[in-house]
Amino acid sequence: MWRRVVSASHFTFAHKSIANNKDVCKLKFWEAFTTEIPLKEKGTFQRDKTPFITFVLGGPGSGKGTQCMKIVENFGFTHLSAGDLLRREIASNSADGTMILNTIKEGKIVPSELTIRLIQKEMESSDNYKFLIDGFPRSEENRIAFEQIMGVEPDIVLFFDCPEDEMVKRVLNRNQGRVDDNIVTIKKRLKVFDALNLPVVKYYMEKGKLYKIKAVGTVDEIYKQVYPVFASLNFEQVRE
Ligand SMILES: Nc1ncnc2c1ncn2[C@@H]1O[C@H](COP(=O)(O)OP(=O)(O)O)[C@@H](O)[C@H]1O
Ligand SMILES: Nc1ccn([C@H]2C[C@H](O)[C@@H](COP(=O)(O)OP(=O)(O)O)O2)c(=O)n1
Ligand SMILES: [Mg+2]
Repeated sequence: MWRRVVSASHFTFAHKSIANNKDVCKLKFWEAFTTEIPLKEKGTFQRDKTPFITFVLGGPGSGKGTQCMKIVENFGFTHLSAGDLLRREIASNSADGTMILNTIKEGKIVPSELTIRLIQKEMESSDNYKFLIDGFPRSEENRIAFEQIMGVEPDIVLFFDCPEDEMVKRVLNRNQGRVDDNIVTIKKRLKVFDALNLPVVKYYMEKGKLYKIKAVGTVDEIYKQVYPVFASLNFEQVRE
């Protein structure tokens, strides 16, 4: 079921910045998706459909990105990894690049507004309506800011539950040249995960939106738990 959140803040259309353009267009995120657009403009876009949002949570190395790739293949989602979007900002030498890099090296969390702006931009420019938002929200502050800025909640939340020693082993073997895949940063990230991310997991569990996946075993063994979650959803029916 699509849930709408009462929110004081407004989504600004046409990639305008949230802070400076509150009055430009008082559409909430879901309204932008559901607003009627003339058929000619719509083309093959599916923006007349309300977005279906899945948050993908789990500690570093729990296998979020790996499983998201399989969900994309089978169920046609658009995969938005918050970490990838932030790394793209660093690589593009954006004004915030140095701050993001230092935050990631320290195993800390980038200010919510920045990460949400990157996610929002990708969602706005996508033709798809099914989104996997991977590695977000990583804190209650992330979660609350997303709800306020976007005016929406996720439809479902996946949580990859993995023992710490397995996560450390996977991260140290990841070999993607990431600045945070080292033993010093991973220890810090695990502490941040326990302190800030687990409360988000608890929040969605209490709301009845959480699908907890036992993230040990082979990729295919884990996917056997993930597949039925999506196979059981009729995307047309879950929407109002
Ligand atoms: N079930 C698994 N068993 C062993 N290694 C895995 C498994 N799933 C993923 N990996 C590997 O572990 C590393 C971390 O996986 P990744 O999907 O990047 O996790 P996350 O996005 O949660 O940090 C990658 O090198 C990936 O290939
Ligand atoms: N919501 C988010 C997501 C990621 N980040 C930063 C901090 C995280 O340690 C890094 C890397 O995130 P990413 O999701 O790519 O990491 P893992 O795939 O879990 O290993 O990015 C953030 O600040 N806020
Ligand atoms: Mg990842």
